[in-house]
Amino acid sequence: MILCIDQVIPAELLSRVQSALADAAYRDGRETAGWHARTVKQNEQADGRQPEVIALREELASALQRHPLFQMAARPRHMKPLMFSRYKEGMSYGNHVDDAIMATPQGAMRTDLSFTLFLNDPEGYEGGELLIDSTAGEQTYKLPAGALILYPSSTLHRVEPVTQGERLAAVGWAQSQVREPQQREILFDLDTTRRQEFEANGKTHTFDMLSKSLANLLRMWADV
Ligand SMILES: O=C(O)CCC(=O)C(=O)O
Ligand SMILES: [Fe+2]
Repeated sequence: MILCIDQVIPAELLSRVQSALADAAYRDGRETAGWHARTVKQNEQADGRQPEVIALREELASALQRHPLFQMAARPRHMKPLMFSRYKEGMSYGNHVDDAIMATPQGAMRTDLSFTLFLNDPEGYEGGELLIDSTAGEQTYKLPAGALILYPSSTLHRVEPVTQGERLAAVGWAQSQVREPQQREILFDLDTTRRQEFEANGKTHTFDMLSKSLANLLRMWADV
């Protein structure tokens, strides 16, 4: 399942991130890529040792964790600290698959889900689409500032060359409480449906039964 979420963070936080990133120091993105991805990765990343960068990525991660749709779709158990990336004219990130296991300050985690939070508007650059190779074929995404795309880390994907302007994004990874994508999708659908039932009719017996099934499937499938 690939999910796009608009306005995933408050506008005020988005503009603070934008101004901090305008003043931040950047390093060569190849430093954080695996050996094969390094051969096709051409971007810059905000130096993760800067206190403002550390504070903002933590603030962003908690805003994401609080977002109901992100929570329902990802069910994150662990998250890798976010990275802020910048693609200037001529930069791109060729086809690659993300590393299956990544290091975090709390130890190693499995990457089930990858996400990109777009930090500047598509009008600010030409090219720079995120292209994901899925069973439905190749799909391209170029979302408004503040929108996020969540996709399976198992996919081959790339960032097309930026031919004009500058692309800014935060990228991250999550290990889910539910490892299997199909199971995550069933839980997402059930949760969506019970919320729709609640909105339409309140806490009915149907809502209670959907909640019971959701909770019991989660008991069966979750690692916590
Ligand atoms: O910037 C993006 O949209 C994705 C970047 C990416 O694939 C990565 O950092 O592994
Ligand atoms: Fe990637």
